[in-house]
This record gives sequence, structure tokens and C-alpha cells, in this order.
Amino acid sequence: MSAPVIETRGLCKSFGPQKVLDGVDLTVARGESLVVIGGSGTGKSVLLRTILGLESADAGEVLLDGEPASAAVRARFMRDFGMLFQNAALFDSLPVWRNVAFRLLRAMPAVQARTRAVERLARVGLGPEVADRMPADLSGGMRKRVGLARAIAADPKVIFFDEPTTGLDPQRAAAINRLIRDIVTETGATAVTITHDMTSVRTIADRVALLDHGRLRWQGPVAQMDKADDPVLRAFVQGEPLDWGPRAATGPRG
Ligand SMILES: Nc1ncnc2c1ncn2[C@@H]1O[C@H](COP(=O)(O)OP(=O)(O)OP(=O)(O)O)[C@@H](O)[C@H]1O
Repeated sequence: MSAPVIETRGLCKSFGPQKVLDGVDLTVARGESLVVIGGSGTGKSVLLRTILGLESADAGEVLLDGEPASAAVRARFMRDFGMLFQNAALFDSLPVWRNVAFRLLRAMPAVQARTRAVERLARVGLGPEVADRMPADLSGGMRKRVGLARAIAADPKVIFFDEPTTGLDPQRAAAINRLIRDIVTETGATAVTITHDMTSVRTIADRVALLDHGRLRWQGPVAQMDKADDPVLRAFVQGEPLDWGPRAATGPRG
């Protein structure tokens, strides 16, 4: 069996006195679609950033393709990596096609990069007329599609999706979820998604990991998520309200 594409061992990260990651052991197998869920502020983004080397861990390690994530290993990993950012993170001064082709333009002539960008736009349901528009002229759903086209432009083997449905209405969110699932299946890419949108989880995930209080509290195939008897997972999946009121310390949940 090949080494996991991503593995974290005992990953810890604090900000001042706040312990955000407290020994996270995570593996992502080649070709699987893992969705990391957890409440707001539970450290999902910090976990992603630490895997990518944008934050340094206080303890523990990250392995990429089975090797400790040195600068050289990260550089190799990033060559086959694509990411859809939460707010699509498009460059507002560049037309759509240049956003999509941003990395391609370093590797091929502009004409070829533009052709590829138009193909990728088509894959996410956007016509060639969108290629020359500016990001500011697009709706939120279109921007997200452009972000997705950019994420897949260079045929990545690993794709991260950071809150892919944030800011979209339910129908556009469902369309993005479907696109992500289809693209991941088609390309065989390894995918890691962070979200608290349960519709995304059900559409995108092969496997689910619940982050809670700095640790992975539950992991398993998406099909087992509804049968699991972990109370924190159940509360999250069913969207039970958090108790923030004055009774929270002493009274029942509610
Ligand atoms: N650079 C930083 N400096 C200080 N605190 C930080 C920093 N980055 C994150 N944190 C804190 O770490 C905690 C986890 O943040 P993180 O963004 O990972 O949460 P999240 O699970 O992704 O939340 P959400 O679902 O709301 O995006 C939060 O309390 C946040 O304030």
C-alpha cells in the first residue's frame, strides 16, 4: 500500500495560552476525499495552514507522500496542488482567464494557457464569454466557479477546498458541491475539504473527521456518520444549538 498523501502525527499548535491543535493524528489516503468538520474556531483552518506550512507546528510533524515535510518535500508537493479558497480569492485586477491560468502562464505560452483556462471554465459551467470579464463583474456563485476552475487548472493530484459553499444560496451551494464531487471522482485527485456545511459533507466526503477541542474526536466513512453514537458528532450533524446562555455552566444544554 502506498504511503498516505498527507499524514500528521501529534500536531500541536497554540496561540499564546490558547491551545488550538492538541495532538492531531490525521491520515489522508491517495485518492480519497476527506472532509474535516468542526464548529467555528475549532482549528480547521489552522490545521490546513499547518499542513501547508503556512503555520509552524509547536510539536508533532507533517508527512507528505510519506516524507517529513522539509522545504524540498513541500515544494514538490505544491507543484501538484490546487486550492479553492473560502472567498475564491481572485485577483481583482486580472481578467477571469488570467486568474484561472495564473500558474499555467509560468509554464506555457499565453495562447495555450488561455485555451486551457477556457476549457476549465467550461468544466465548471462557465462559457467562453466569461474569460475576459473582470472578477468584480461576477456573482458570488460565478466567482466560486472561477476559483474552482483555477484550483483544477494545472491538473493537481491534491486539492484543498476551504469552506467551498460559504456565501452561496442553497441551490448554488448544491451545484458547487456536486461539481467538486464530480471533479474529484473524474480526476482521482486526493481531496481535503474543511466545512461546517453538512450538505457539503454528504456530497463530497468519502471519509469524515470531526475536530473538537484540538483533537480528532471521530473519524469514519461518511456512511457511518449518522449511525455513530458519539454525542458531539451527533449534535454537530443534527445542528443542535450551542448553549451560550448564562445557564450553560450549570444548567442543561439547550
Ligand atoms: N494567527 C492567529 N493568531 C491568533 N489566534 C489565531 C490565529 N489563527 C487562528 N487563531 C485562533 O485559533 C482558533 C481556531 O481558528 P480557525 O480559524 O482554525 O478555526 P476554524 O475551525 O477554521 O473556524 P471557522 O469554521 O469559523 O472558520 C480561533 O480561536 C482563532 O481565533
